[in-house]
Amino acid sequence: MQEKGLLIVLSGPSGVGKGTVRKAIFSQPDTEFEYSISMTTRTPREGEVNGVDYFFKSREEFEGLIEQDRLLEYAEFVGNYYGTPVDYVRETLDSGKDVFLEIEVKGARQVREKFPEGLFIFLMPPSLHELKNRIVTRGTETDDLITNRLLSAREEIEMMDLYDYIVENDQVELASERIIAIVKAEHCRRERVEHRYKKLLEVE
Ligand SMILES: Nc1nc2c(ncn2[C@@H]2O[C@H](COP(=O)(O)OP(=O)(O)O)[C@@H](O)[C@H]2O)c(=O)[nH]1
Ligand SMILES: Nc1ncnc2c1ncn2[C@@H]1O[C@H](COP(=O)(O)OP(=O)(O)O)[C@@H](O)[C@H]1O
Repeated sequence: MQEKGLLIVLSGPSGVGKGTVRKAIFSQPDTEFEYSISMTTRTPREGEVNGVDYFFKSREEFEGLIEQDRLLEYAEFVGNYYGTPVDYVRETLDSGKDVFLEIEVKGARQVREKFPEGLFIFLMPPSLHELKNRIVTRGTETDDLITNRLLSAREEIEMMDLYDYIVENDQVELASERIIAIVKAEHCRRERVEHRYKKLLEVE
């Protein structure tokens, strides 16, 4: 039987650098994860492409997906829905490939319930002051949205105990290297455990 891939979940507060770190990870030539493109009702930002950054949906379309049980998880974040397409994730894992989700914490909690064996990584800002700087510098949000995102950030950081690893995003290169190293180590750990288990059965 084909061995299943690993489900890798990266989350952390808005503005911490998840998207930037994810892109750095995926720009490595030997990256073998498959990125799961999320669905959202948020308006596309300048330069964002449907089917690349997100699948952009109307609220009605998104609620249809919820009703048809087509989402592995979903959450409302600062007034918009975000969700992970379940078929893509299951099919990709079944084909033996690792799937990489970049999602906020409420969604990650739902994934933990359905895939307790997943690898959950929380990206931390060096400080809340630096987090605010990053959201402001990115320049994609109005002042109200920045305030709301910072309020969410405090609640999100309180949920870091849910995660297997906490990685600081002080520098993009370092953070992405840490994440790649964690995934590699996790693969070794799981393979070794299974190997030991098989050996045990042989002795019996
Ligand atoms: N639960 C959930 N959150 C998601 C999903 N896709 C993106 N997000 C999160 O939704 C939040 C807002 O995303 P976005 O509007 O793109 O802003 P940004 O990540 O701050 O650039 C971020 O924390 C994303 O990681 C998803 O499929 N499910
Ligand atoms: N390690 C870092 N040091 C300084 N700035 C960063 C770092 N990581 C990301 N940024 C910047 O912070 C802003 C938010 O990053 P982004 O990837 O959009 O965050 P998120 O996806 O978590 O909301 C962007 O302007 C990005 O260039």
